[in-house]
Amino acid sequence: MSENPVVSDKKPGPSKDSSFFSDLYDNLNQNPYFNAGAGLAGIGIAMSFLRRTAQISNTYFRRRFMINLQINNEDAAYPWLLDFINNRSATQTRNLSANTVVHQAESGKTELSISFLPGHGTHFFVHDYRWIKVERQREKQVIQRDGIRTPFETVTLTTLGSDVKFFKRMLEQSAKEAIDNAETGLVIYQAVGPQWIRFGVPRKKRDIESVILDGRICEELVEDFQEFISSATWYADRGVPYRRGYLFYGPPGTGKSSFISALASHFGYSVCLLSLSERTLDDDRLNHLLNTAPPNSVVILEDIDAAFVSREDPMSNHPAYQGLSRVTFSGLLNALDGVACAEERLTFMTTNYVERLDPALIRPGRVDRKQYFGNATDGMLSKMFSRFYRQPSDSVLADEFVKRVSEHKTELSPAMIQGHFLMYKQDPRAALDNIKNMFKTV
Ligand SMILES: Nc1ncnc2c1ncn2[C@@H]1O[C@H](COP(=O)(O)OP(=O)(O)OP(=O)(O)O)[C@@H](O)[C@H]1O
Repeated sequence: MSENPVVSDKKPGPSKDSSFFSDLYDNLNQNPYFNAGAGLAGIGIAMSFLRRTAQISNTYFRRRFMINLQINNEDAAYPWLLDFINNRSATQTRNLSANTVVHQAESGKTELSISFLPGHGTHFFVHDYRWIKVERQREKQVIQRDGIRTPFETVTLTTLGSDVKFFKRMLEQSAKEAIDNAETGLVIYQAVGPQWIRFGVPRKKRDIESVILDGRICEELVEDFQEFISSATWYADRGVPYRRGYLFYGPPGTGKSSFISALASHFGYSVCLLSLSERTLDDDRLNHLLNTAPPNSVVILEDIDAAFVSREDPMSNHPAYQGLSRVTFSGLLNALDGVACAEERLTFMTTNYVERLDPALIRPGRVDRKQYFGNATDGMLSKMFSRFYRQPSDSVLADEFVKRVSEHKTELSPAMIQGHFLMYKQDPRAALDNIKNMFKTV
């Protein structure tokens, strides 16, 4: 006999416990106060969930689609960056902070310069087609800077994007702008004993374009210099001594010295002045000085003819040239040849009398480039006039000036022309009308 399973249609009845919970649930469900509380709690939980989700998505979004840069005022780039931001946003923002700098010259003259920087708080500016948010914050902490206690500050920049190099490029650009704007001036060295010592305060840099030369001479010399200073590896690879010698020759007052200084400052080089006629200079000291010139500097040997003249030239026996210097001719040649060091060496020699120089002194290797600086040509006269009186280059007055000077058929040096203009600084017409005065001094 098969045993059929007993099927019961009786549902398993709730136990004692479950009936307790079900009653409780029913009671609570019918209780309006509880229902309202549960609703509120539900809303609270949902809100907190949403807030958390928003925070996570915000953090994710910021990490994935935004880049940040934080910099504080202990960093050297901090003022450059503020200036950079300032140049782009300070005109649009109304929240500015003033930065006043007091300059006191050695003479005691005091000058104030006030610049405005983005103030503390939030600013926006556009750089490279992107909006950048700037948050400048001041902390309670204080730092010591140049002996002055300054509040600790941070600047945070934020922008959309994922290219982290964006801020790197921006910082590099701000550094470049800061360096370009810095009035560094031309540093001059003079030889004291066996050393090069800085001479006075840096001089104001002279714009290379202010030295007016004929044709393309200026451009060619700039290209030549540039080519040399960027060829260190080329010289090293071929074992060629990394040095270049220039000889600038021509009548007095044609801009030889001015051009060397302008060229040096154009490339951020300093200038080392050395006179071969100096009585305390001997072969050893000369050799030492030429080989220990400060980095990024050019050495200028002015009026080289006054120290040495061609052995074949009758002038060499002229009393004016005797006993001037203790440097011997062969000592100078050896010093110019120098040791074949990896350091670059740039030497400029100037003379008014190239024909008096010994060929050994100006052979390639000692002088690699000779350049003639001549008296003013018509083109130079016109450029000088236009530049001095700030006239357009096709000015009628400049043309007239050239015409009238040419009528005299006498060469004038740019120094003489500059001297004439200085007498009529504010009055180009008077400079024209008094042209004959210039020729009285020739
Ligand atoms: N080509 C020029 N363009 C503008 N200014 C010039 C030029 N040549 C000379 N000068 C002016 O004349 C003055 C003397 O110039 P600089 O000393 O450079 O001439 P130099 O050729 O070196 O003279 P020297 O051969 O006598 O040493 C400077 O004040 C300079 O400004």
